[in-house]
Amino acid sequence: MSGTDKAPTRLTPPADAVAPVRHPDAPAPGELLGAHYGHCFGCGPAQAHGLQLRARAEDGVRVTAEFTVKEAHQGAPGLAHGGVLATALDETLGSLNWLLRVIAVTGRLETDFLRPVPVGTVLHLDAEITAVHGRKIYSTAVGRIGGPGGPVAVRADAVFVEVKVDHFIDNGRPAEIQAAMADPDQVRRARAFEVNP
Ligand SMILES: CCCCC/C=C\C/C=C\C/C=C\C/C=C\CCCC(=O)SCCNC(=O)CCNC(=O)[C@H](O)C(C)(C)COP(=O)(O)OP(=O)(O)OC[C@H]1O[C@@H](n2cnc3c(N)ncnc32)[C@H](O)[C@@H]1OP(=O)(O)O
Repeated sequence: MSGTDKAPTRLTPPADAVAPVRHPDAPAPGELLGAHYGHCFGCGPAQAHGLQLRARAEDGVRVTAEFTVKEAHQGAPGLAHGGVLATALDETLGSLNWLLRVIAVTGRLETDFLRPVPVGTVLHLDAEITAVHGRKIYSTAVGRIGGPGGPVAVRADAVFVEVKVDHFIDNGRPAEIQAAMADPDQVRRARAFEVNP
């Protein structure tokens, strides 16, 4: 049975889940993670209307990120679309997995929208991995407005599932896969391939 056929598991880690272990080669605290793929809607610099979110490694298994809400991100007039805010949370949570040097995709993402987020707002995101169980990585994130210490506007809990690079090769379109494999950016190539040759 594939992951898409079975009932989704809960967001609470099982009792025998273990604490996440930061990889010794993880980016140093304060280091920008950079985009994992130039055309990523969440973090890619080549996506003019994307979020172009910038994530930074912190101590432990934690990242922070900033995302500025642009006009292209509206749902209601002058306010960020909820799906765009969920994308910001998803992207930030996804970037955490690089601190484990693991490639993982979102299995489950549960989001709370607590305050409206106007266009022009900088959303300050803070995410951490809470537990690991087999291929499952449990994580949580908040997004604050009005500064890194401001009120929480959005929050999310997630389960990411570790995959091999074949996940992308088997399911992605050949043209984009070939372009990603030829990417001259060493960090992006490492994130895509070196952890899962
Ligand atoms: C060659 C070029 C490559 C280029 C690549 C470039 C970069 C790569 C680097 C990083 C990219 C990754 C992230 C980037 C950062 C952020 C971006 C945001 C992240 C996303 O936006 S990513 C897109 C949305 N995402 C998907 O597109 C997933 C679609 N989906 C599937 O592909 C499958 O569904 C999968 C793989 C999830 C599972 O399938 P599967 O067959 O491998 O696994 P299986 O069923 O065996 O489950 C194993 C254990 O996970 C548990 N489990 C399964 N599904 C679950 C669920 N939904 N919720 C909770 N737990 C779940 C089971 O309960 C079991 O748990 P247990 O072991 O305890 O029984």
